Amino acid sequence: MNVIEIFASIDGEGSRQGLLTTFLRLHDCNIRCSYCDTTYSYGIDSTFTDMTVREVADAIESLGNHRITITGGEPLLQEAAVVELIDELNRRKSAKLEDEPCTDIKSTTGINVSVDAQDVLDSESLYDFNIETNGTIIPSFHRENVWFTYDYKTPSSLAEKSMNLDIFKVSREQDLIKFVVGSVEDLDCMRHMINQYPTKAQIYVSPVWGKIEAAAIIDYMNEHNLQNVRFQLQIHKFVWDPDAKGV
Ligand SMILES: Nc1nc2[nH]cc(C(=O)O)c2c(=O)[nH]1
Ligand code: SF4
Ligand SMILES: [Mg+2]
Repeated sequence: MNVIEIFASIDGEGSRQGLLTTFLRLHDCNIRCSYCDTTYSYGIDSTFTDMTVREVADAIESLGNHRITITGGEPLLQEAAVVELIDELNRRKSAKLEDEPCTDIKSTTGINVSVDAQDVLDSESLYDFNIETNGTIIPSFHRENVWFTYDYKTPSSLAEKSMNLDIFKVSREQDLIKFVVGSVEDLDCMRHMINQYPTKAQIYVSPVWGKIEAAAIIDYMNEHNLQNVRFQLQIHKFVWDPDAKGV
């Protein structure tokens, strides 16, 4: 696998915002968004490490989180290896759970579980994989513990023509479609797409960093009564330097 970075952080966006997550950022992207914040993941200046699936699994395992986000770049450019990795990690976790007696805690504690026991539960539970993909590629696999965050690239990205509109059709309740918007034209595009292409996915909207006031997006949501759109800021951009890597 061509790997840019593997790190533990909190997920800065999406449905598990704020929760500890391990990130695997894969090399290369098939589009070039005008506002890309991870240009180091592709192009001739990009440095990546060629790692085996086992080496990547070792690195992820050693960080201890059970929430994993696979991002890029565009991670589905390495789909076969991604599937191999998920299967490898799932196999390792199942083997561990079978070996360890404390799995009983699950069935006996119920909701009033103590903080310590909750930590055990969290570290022992199955992996939960989010694949952050750019909306140009329809994944050709499914696993029970894998869901997808599809970006819809609006006009100011200059990449909208590459969007695969089937993302609206194939996505499920656990999947997200995320509109990153930098202008009113982008918001109009989002409103048009969600009216035109009904989907089961959860719809999120976030500003392109530094391009549009957050309040302008919320005003727009009010004005157009967008009841099923969730506004979100990428919190990692507030916690760390917006250009920092590995966070
Ligand atoms: N903390 C943190 N959360 C993130 N959520 C999605 C990210 C991404 O780069 O895709 C990301 C990231 O790079 N850092
Ligand atoms: S899809 Fe993501 S990584 Fe690729 S150019 Fe757009 S923002 Fe950058
Ligand atoms: Mg991303």
